[in-house]
Amino acid sequence: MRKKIVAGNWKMNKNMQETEALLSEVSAKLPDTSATVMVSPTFVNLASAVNQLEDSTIEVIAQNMHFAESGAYTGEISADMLLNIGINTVILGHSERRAYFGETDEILEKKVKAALAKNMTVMFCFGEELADRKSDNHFSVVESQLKNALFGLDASAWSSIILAYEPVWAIGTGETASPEQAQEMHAFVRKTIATAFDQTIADNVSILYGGSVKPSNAEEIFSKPDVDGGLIGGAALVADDFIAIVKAI
Ligand SMILES: O=C[C@H](O)COP(=O)(O)O
Repeated sequence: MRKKIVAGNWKMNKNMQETEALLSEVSAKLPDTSATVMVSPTFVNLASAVNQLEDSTIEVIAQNMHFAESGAYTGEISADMLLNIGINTVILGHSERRAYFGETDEILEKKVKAALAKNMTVMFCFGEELADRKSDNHFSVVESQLKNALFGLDASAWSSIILAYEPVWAIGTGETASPEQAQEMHAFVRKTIATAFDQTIADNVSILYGGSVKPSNAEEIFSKPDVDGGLIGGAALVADDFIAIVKAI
């Protein structure tokens, strides 16, 4: 079911003590909200974050996972390992994983299927690069990212998918897509899903926007009808900024 979500992707930031301190501050300041609030610390701090937030409504999610069940994949983490420590949601397809770790649509399709097979929720990220937008190819790039990784799924899988549109040119750059650009792409994504599957699935999927969301622009972006929340990077590392963004939804 479509819901409002604010998720903080901490990326490769915050050591153990800093993670504990930031989680304490965020949970202490968390306002009453109907939105789902998620945080994603690094792998080494996930288990302690789950324990620390045991009595909180904040959900701890993972930034990545491997598609294999187990085995000789040095440095990797499986779905079962995440589930075992109480993590039920995983971010897949982040542009940094695509750009720096060679994650292709084909690999991502395997990861998505592996997570769904374990009844996990997938937060699937996609988005065009600046050159794609400049050449007016942003819609076709996004369509093919979605098609290649997600359109082979059964219709029933969509209740376990959250989408996050993150134009690469807006990530960590201070350059935000305008609320109109976000709305335009989110509406396009919903239409594309309605065509490939059906209107109910399209209407029910939550589509988050990510890319330089901050307290000063969150409210306007979140006010758009097809924007269901945000995937927040840099601003999620500062408790007051993250809380202000949660309040904006
Ligand atoms: O996962 C989060 C996004 O990459 C956005 O990062 P940012 O808010 O630092 O631009």
